[in-house]
Amino acid sequence: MDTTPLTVDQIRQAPKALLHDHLDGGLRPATIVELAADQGYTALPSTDPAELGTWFAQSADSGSLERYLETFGHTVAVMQTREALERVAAECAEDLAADGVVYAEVRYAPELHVDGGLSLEEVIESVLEGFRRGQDRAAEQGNTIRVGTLLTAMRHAARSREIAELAVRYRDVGVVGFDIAGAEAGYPPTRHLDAFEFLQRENSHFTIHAGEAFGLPSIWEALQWCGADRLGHGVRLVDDIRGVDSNGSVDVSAAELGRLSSYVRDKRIPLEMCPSSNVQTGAASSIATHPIGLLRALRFRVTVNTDNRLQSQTTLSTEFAKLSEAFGYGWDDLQWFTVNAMKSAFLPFDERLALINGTIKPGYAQLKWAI
Ligand SMILES: O=c1[nH]cnc2c1ncn2[C@@H]1O[C@H](CO)[C@@H](O)[C@H]1O
Ligand SMILES: [Zn+2]
Repeated sequence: MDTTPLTVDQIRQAPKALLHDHLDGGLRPATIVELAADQGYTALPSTDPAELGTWFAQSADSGSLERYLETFGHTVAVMQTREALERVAAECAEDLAADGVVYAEVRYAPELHVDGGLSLEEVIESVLEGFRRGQDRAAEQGNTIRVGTLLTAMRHAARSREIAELAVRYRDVGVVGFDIAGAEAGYPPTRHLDAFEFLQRENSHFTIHAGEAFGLPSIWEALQWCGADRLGHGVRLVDDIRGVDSNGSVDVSAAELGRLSSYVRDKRIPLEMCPSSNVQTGAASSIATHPIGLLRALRFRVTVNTDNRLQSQTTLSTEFAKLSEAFGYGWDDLQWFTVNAMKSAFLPFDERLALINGTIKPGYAQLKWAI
């Protein structure tokens, strides 16, 4: 019996793992309105939560990463106190857990949250405390989730080494890795080589936003100069695969991989793909033509992610539902993406294995059996 496409409600029941989600791209619109009032921030485009949510989605739907990123001015503006950071982090954990996410890595840039006088350490500790609270509250509601933090440095700024040092300092209390984000064109990852080399010497983990708004050279630098463990997005990797026609479809048996895409597939380098976000920034023209279809068919280590739930008005279940509709993905595919994500998490091996064997596989077995 063909049960595809799967619905959002069905997918919400499935245990899922999320590797790429921005804390400042996932606030509840009503929370933004309340925090703005508390902190005296008067520049919001609307104080009606529904209207504000629509404003974020429409403004982010710009076809350009730079304009998409402008919307973060408002979320970051209301995340400048301990209380605000704790609340946003707690709600993030609760919202992800309610969507059936059992493991999440949530990222944010501490350097963007010091305008109200907090130190970088205070920012990090507030967010960690918020995640702890949110995980506890989710557990009380019957949703178990584990949240790890990635500390992001902004690629146009010059604080990456400092942020990388903090990622190492807080690694035993909830910070699991490091990332760089922000406008990609003009800011190659090698600008931050010092930070990446430091992390490598410290046996630490990091991912790099690459191949989203800029092409193959960015991916190549991220891997071969900086040593990234994973790639944020990586959609432009398809530029290194021949036999792809203009709408992204391909005869998989005829696809020819270039050196870089071969390397990525051979080394099982995880791709943190974010379909809706990519359509909004113009990195992909539609979900149906998104490179994820090809890369999954070619068995790259693809994972599915939300990027910014507020700007994309999405959840991880919604992303999977869109993919199920576009590509006919069923439970086996969802399990495959989820196991890929869990294998690629910045958690110790035994803990990844415990989640795969103790939570993810039994969860999918039950769903498949129920049909
Ligand atoms: O898709 C993306 N590409 C690059 N940068 C991003 C993306 N989404 C969010 N940010 C940037 O990351 C910062 C920390 O979370 C956000 O403030 C935003 O500027
Ligand atoms: Zn991102």
